[in-house]
Amino acid sequence: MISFANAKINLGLHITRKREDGYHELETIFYPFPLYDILELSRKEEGDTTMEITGMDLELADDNLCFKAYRLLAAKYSLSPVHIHLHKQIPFGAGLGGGSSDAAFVLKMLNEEFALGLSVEQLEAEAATLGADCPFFVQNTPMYATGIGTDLRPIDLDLSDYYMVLVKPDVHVSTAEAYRQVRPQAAEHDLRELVSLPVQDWKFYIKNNFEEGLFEQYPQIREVKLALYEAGALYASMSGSGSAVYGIFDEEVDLSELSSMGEVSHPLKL
Ligand SMILES: C[C@](O)(CO)[C@H](O)COP(=O)(O)OP(=O)(O)OC[C@H]1O[C@@H](n2ccc(N)nc2=O)[C@H](O)[C@@H]1O
Ligand SMILES: Nc1ncnc2c1ncn2[C@@H]1O[C@H](COP(=O)(O)OP(=O)(O)OP(=O)(O)O)[C@@H](O)[C@H]1O
Repeated sequence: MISFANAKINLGLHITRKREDGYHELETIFYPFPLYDILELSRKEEGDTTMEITGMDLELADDNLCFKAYRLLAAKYSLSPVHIHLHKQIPFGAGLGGGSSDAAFVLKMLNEEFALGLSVEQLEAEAATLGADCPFFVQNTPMYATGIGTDLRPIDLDLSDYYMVLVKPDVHVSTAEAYRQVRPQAAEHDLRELVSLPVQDWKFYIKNNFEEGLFEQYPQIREVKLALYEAGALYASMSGSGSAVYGIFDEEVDLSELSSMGEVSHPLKL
């Protein structure tokens, strides 16, 4: 069985409160993004569950989220061992949720392969135990997220008329580190109202609260955002806890001249 596990971007990210357990409450909109990891899952007759990684240079470790997803369901259901081949193409440490997507897709593949009959709600609940970004990838449609990012409500938002360019500076930001430096603040407006404004107005209102602190620490991320605006972006923002920055354009632009600032994607239609 083969699946294509896509990335996500965050349209706005308000960190509103730090909880007693250290996690943060937030408000964001998750939007599926067309960069893909390829996952192949095959049953094994015997032995242990195994994994191999090709593509990007991600070290194979026991705590890979694909293994964690398998172990989570294997502890509750009778699963035979499997082999998982992950072809890694989504940059990690980028705020694109690649690891979370892999985990959610492995849950969905196991559900299908072993006919477990888990509902969307059950899959989302299992996914939430693997990471705050994971449940979004179960339904994988635009979602307004609150709580720690796991309370999801579908949102009617269609950006398919636009082109998106992604730039990933050569900076790896750990999510935990990004949360340690952020200052929670009450949100002034509901993000659902803000995204209903014309995209060219978003830059005045839609913020990612991680940017302030991380731009201080890594000025090259701010440079990328400014360069995207100079190149004509209607809106540009860091995704999640960074370091990837996306720009939304109303035409197909060639931004290869930005390649000295990081890895630049082709213009992608959402
Ligand atoms: C930044 C975002 O990508 C925005 O969508 C997510 O909030 C991060 O989600 P994630 O990578 O799935 O995060 P997890 O794997 O659950 O947690 C990693 C670390 O981030 C911090 N964390 C994460 C989510 C959250 N709402 N509050 C937090 O404080 C915690 O220190 C945690 O130890
Ligand atoms: N399948 C996987 N793919 C990528 N990273 C993984 C995976 N499994 C475990 N990891 C670990 O998780 C870390 C973060 O990966 P991930 O791609 O989820 O982060 P990210 O791009 O910062 O996304 P976000 O913070 O938005 O969830 C990696 O540095 C790696 O150590």
